Amino acid sequence: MAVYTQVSAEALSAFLRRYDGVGELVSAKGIAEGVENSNYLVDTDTARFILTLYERRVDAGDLPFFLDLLDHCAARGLPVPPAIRDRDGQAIQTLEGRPACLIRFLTGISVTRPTPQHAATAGAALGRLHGAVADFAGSRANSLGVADWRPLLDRCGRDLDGIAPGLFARVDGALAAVEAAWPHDLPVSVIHADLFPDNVLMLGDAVTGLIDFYFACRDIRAYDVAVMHTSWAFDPLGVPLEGVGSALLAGYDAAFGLSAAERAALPVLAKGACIRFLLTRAWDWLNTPADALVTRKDPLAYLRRLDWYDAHPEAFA
Ligand SMILES: Nc1ncnc2c1ncn2[C@@H]1O[C@H](COP(=O)(O)OP(=O)(O)O)[C@@H](O)[C@H]1O
Ligand SMILES: N[C@@H](CCOP(=O)(O)O)C(=O)O
Repeated sequence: MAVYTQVSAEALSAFLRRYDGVGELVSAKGIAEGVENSNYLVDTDTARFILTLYERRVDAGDLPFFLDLLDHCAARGLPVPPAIRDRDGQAIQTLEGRPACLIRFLTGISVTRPTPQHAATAGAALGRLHGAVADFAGSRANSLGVADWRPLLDRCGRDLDGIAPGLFARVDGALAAVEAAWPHDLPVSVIHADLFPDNVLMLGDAVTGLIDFYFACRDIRAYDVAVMHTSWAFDPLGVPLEGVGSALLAGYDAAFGLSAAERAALPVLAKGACIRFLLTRAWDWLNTPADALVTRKDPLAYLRRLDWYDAHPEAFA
């Protein structure tokens, strides 16, 4: 359960009164999913909303970039939920001492075990997202890009071996190989950078929501495809799902296009993505406060994926 900041009913009622037409508070429940921010499902007597309070990894200075990106994508017809503006035109508020936004609620559920059909439509949705951001002027450097993984590995240090014996040396070696092979000449664009199944809402095989843009940044475009592959093509434990990875790539390729150079780079980009998520999960595993209402994610599920990509260099052929 990701609720780091408790919101009182009184503070929330007063907060909602800043907006025209959102109605009176009826209920607010902390949302179980997610690990980064505090999220509440808010019902009023007129509608349903998501209330997000931004926590540790979100720099408040980046919020205008994220919210402009949501508006840009929504304006181009993507199922992306914009933040709601108060009667003074402000989307970014302060609640219980945290930066906060009221976000449009989208219907749909996140699949936990994607089928090839789910993956094809989700891959196509990423392709449409990449098409829509082509004329988005905003920019934000990736604060969790390839140059940031070694400092993060060093900060985790030998505590990694408490998660699994030999884990520090394994990541150290894999990271050295990824750094040496990292491509520097592929197309760059704004990317989502975290389009896991839990950030895609679906009804049947249709995508009804793309959410959680709070790692979005400018980086290698095909890295977004690699991040999706690492998160969609395996079950939550890290066991590969038959036909899902290839369907994801086919959906993306049909909607946007994947060049031969991008496809050739996917093995190293996917191993990089494995290291990125292994390290942030490991950091959280070692440092999440005991009283935080959050279900930590398993770093070793990303070690299994890294092992799989090492053993299957043909995966993207
Ligand atoms: N706009 C939205 N519409 C519907 N549900 C949402 C929306 N935004 C977030 N959620 C729900 O809240 C959960 C956590 O949101 P998310 O943005 O992934 O959290 P975090 O920022 O912690 O990663 C999602 O898995 C989803 O269930
Ligand atoms: N997707 C990341 C963590 C951030 O994800 P979210 O669940 O808060 O959207 C991971 O799985 O490690």
